[in-house]
Amino acid sequence: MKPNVQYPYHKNVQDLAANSDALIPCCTLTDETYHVVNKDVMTALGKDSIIVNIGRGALIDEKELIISAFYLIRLAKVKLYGKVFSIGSRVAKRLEAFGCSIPYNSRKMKPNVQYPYHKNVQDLAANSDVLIPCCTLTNETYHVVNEDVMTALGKDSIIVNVGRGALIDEKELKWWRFFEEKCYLYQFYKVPKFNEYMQENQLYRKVHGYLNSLPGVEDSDFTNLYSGNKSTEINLVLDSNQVVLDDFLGARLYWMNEETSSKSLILKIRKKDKRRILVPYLQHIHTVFDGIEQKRKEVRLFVNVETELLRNGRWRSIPFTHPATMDTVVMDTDLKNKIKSDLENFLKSKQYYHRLGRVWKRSFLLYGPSGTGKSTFIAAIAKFLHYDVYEFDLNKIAGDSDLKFLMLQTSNKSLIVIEDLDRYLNAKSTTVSFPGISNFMDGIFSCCGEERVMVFTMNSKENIDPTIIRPGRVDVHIHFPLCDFSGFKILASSHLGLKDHKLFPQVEEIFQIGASLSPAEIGEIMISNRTSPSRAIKTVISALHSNNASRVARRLCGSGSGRGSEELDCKSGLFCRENNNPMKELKNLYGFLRNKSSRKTSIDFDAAERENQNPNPNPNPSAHADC
Ligand SMILES: Nc1ncnc2c1ncn2[C@@H]1O[C@H](COP(=O)(O)OP(=O)(O)OP(=O)(O)O)[C@@H](O)[C@H]1O
Repeated sequence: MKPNVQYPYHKNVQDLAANSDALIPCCTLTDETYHVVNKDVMTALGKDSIIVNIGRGALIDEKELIISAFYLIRLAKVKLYGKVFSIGSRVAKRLEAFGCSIPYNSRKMKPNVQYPYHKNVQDLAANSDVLIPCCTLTNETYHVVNEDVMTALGKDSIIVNVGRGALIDEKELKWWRFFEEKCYLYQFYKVPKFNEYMQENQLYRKVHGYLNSLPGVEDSDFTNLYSGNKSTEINLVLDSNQVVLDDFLGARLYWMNEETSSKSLILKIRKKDKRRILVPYLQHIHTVFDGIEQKRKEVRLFVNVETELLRNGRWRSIPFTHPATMDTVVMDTDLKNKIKSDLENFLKSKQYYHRLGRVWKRSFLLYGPSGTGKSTFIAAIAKFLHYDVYEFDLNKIAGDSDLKFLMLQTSNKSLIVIEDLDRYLNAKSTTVSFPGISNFMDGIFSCCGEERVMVFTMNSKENIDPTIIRPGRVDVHIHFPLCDFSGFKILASSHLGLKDHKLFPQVEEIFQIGASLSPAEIGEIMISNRTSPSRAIKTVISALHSNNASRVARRLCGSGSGRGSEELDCKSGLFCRENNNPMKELKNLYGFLRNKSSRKTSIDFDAAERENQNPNPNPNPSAHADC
């Protein structure tokens, strides 16, 4: 180590190479330095690096260089031997191989040189990124690279002086600054694990989590594997002194895991990039880490309790372990994908909502008969977003202000759920008023947190005041229908492992004459008969027949007895709307008349506005997904 040299010292060439982009061997050739740039050094130097050898050729193990050609190490070899006048053309010849354009300056323009000629060095410098003085030292060339030339060359340029030192005006203060800037290319930042009081540095935790998620860790030759919080989770963790590369906004960043007496992460960043990217890069690390944490954290289900338990807070929570996911919910695939991308867009839209002056929230209405999967879908959304679920039990809420109070106690990034809202709104006496609920949905209190998804469920939206589901209060309407033949096939595939069966045409026929059951009912039959798929399908067929028979019988008698969900369906008009002709129903019963199923999936993004006949459509129209 040289005591009066300020530059960072590396005890061996390999270590030096690992911390450099360009390696310039400037040593004499001895037994010790023969092939000093060997395979290990080239590997440490890595891809896209440069070796500028201004010493003897044998400093480099050229055989290895050929073997390492796949590393794309670029070699610009400048040999200081032979007649001095040949140096410039030798350098040019090699640079040409790299596709560089090579302007030059000389006392006179050389007639057999093709490169662009500049009549003075300043002009040449102004048109170059790299200046390579290759001239002999004379009175004329003494300090030829002076302050004016450096200024013309500009900030982010490089000088590779293969001539005598005095070609450059080293006394110039500006030059020294410039020299330092150019030769000491990198800035280093240390992120220690502990601060001076031995408290954990939160930035270290975040950077560590971020780095371990980078594909570079996975791709590297060596890394550690640790089990995670969940039994199946495996985490990749950086090894000591492992270097990981990252790219951000066009800049290359190097991270090293330094495990000396105290652990630290070292960031190496080009000086020229540091001002442009350091702050946004650290913000990017925060955002990515928060996303990782959000996915890792346990999702919890919160339920509100009676007012008397106020001292302990009004929300009680348990881990939310519902097994439903977007994959297990039986739903039209296009509609499901549409909802997934709607949710994904929502997550990315913070700036967009803020720019519009809107609260960053999205509201969904799930409506349809009982047992069609509304609650299951809520669980799937929570899993998909990794959001906690706050289920508001309106019957345990004392009044409008109590509802606001509970809302204030919910956290960001959560799913706010009210189930069976229609039933509550249609009840004779309620503690929370209609305006109280409307304000909850889009009033000033709904903006007390951010990144919220609100979900309301109803069996039917027929008998409720349309203002409660107007755009803004509800952005997306999703209809959950009773099962049709395509839904049946999905259930048969997931519950019985059947893609096709000889009884399928019979099932399709009975669906076509209007019989239907909820996915819950069909799923239950399949689960109980899962050991015999044929028996399961036969049981579904007879259940559909009896459903159809009782449906027609009820219509013929005008009575309302039957299954609970059918009563709700009738009440909401889902079937009553179709026809009231008893003869026709009889024909349906015996399969004489085969209607096409009316429960086909449809997605209508404008229907919310049409339905609500909003004279001033919202500037960000709500989605309406009816299936
Ligand atoms: N579309 C579906 N996809 C997957 N499973 C379903 C679906 N519909 C119903 N199920 C199954 O049926 C059962 C009842 O479903 P769920 O409680 O989600 O229905 P719901 O529409 O919320 O009913 P309710 O209106 O009575 O609350 C669940 O166990 C669920 O697994």
